[in-house]
Amino acid sequence: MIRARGLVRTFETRRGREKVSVRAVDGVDLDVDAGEIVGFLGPNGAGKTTTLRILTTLLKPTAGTATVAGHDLAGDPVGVRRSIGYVSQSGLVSSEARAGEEVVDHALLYGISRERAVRRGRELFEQLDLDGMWERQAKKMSGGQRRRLDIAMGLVHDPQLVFLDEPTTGLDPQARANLWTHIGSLRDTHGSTVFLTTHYLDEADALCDRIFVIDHGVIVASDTPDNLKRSVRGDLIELTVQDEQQAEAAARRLAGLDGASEGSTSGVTTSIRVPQAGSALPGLLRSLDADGIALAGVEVRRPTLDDVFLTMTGRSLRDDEAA
Ligand SMILES: Nc1ncnc2c1ncn2[C@@H]1O[C@H](COP(=O)(O)OP(=O)(O)OP(=O)(O)O)[C@@H](O)[C@H]1O
Repeated sequence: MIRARGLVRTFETRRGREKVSVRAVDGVDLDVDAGEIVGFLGPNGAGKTTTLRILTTLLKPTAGTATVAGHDLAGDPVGVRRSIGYVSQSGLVSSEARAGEEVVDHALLYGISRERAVRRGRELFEQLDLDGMWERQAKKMSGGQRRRLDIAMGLVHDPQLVFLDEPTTGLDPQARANLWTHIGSLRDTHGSTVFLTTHYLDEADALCDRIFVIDHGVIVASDTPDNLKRSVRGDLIELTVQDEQQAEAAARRLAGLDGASEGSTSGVTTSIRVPQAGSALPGLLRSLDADGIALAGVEVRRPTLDDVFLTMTGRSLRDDEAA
């Protein structure tokens, strides 16, 4: 459904008085099959939106080629546009118009008859839990409802492939989870291929069949969420003790565990990665007890996508989320 080779996009900007060239996308290859939900995961400024704008014909690549939904990006941009849906970060919906009208007008742009546009629009409203919203002005809808309306507009012409740029940014956790269900069912009921960008780890994990991790315009990993997590070796054991002296003593015990790596101590907390926390813990707890180390807390963490990102780039995506 998407095949891209060597996509590059540079921007000329100014840093103070100096002219600099930013390589926003720096040699991206992508292969996406029909019916996949694929996530583009990366921190702010990683090049996600720029790649999406290239693939949706909104931006010309500086170099590289791509076929999108069977059409060559450079040779047949109109064919690409007809076959895809695109929901940008800011959304499509103008706030004064009534929701149903917006969706129908959008479909008319694609040369769809009014009758079919209304039928398809009503169907999408039902599927996206927007029943009763047809006559509602977009500005009187909640954030989650508006975002679902954006998605209805992106889908009303029945594209084979839909691009969603950060579909759940700004939504509360419940509205996000609700939208994930809807995006999942698009694929299940329509066989749509979905390509979305996100900087939420849980979103990529819960929703995507496959993830491309992008950093500084370069894809640093691509696989299923499970395989990516499996590529990080082992579980993390984190101990919290009473004081810093005990933390150092506990750290020495942790370092002695079979296959221990990535030990780290900060204040009264010390952690280590081991191949299997379940088999290491009983012996560890006994030896800590024998040393007279009193535990205030024990946590075991299976690898997360954040660990994957950390392993690949040396930085945490969570720092970015908090920013
Ligand atoms: N029109 C532009 N002119 C100059 N630089 C740009 C332009 N568009 C993007 N960039 C730069 O290219 C890089 C990638 O930006 P992009 O918007 O693709 O990142 P992103 O991963 O989508 O980030 P976010 O999660 O914040 O949307 C950034 O350094 C950005 O500042």
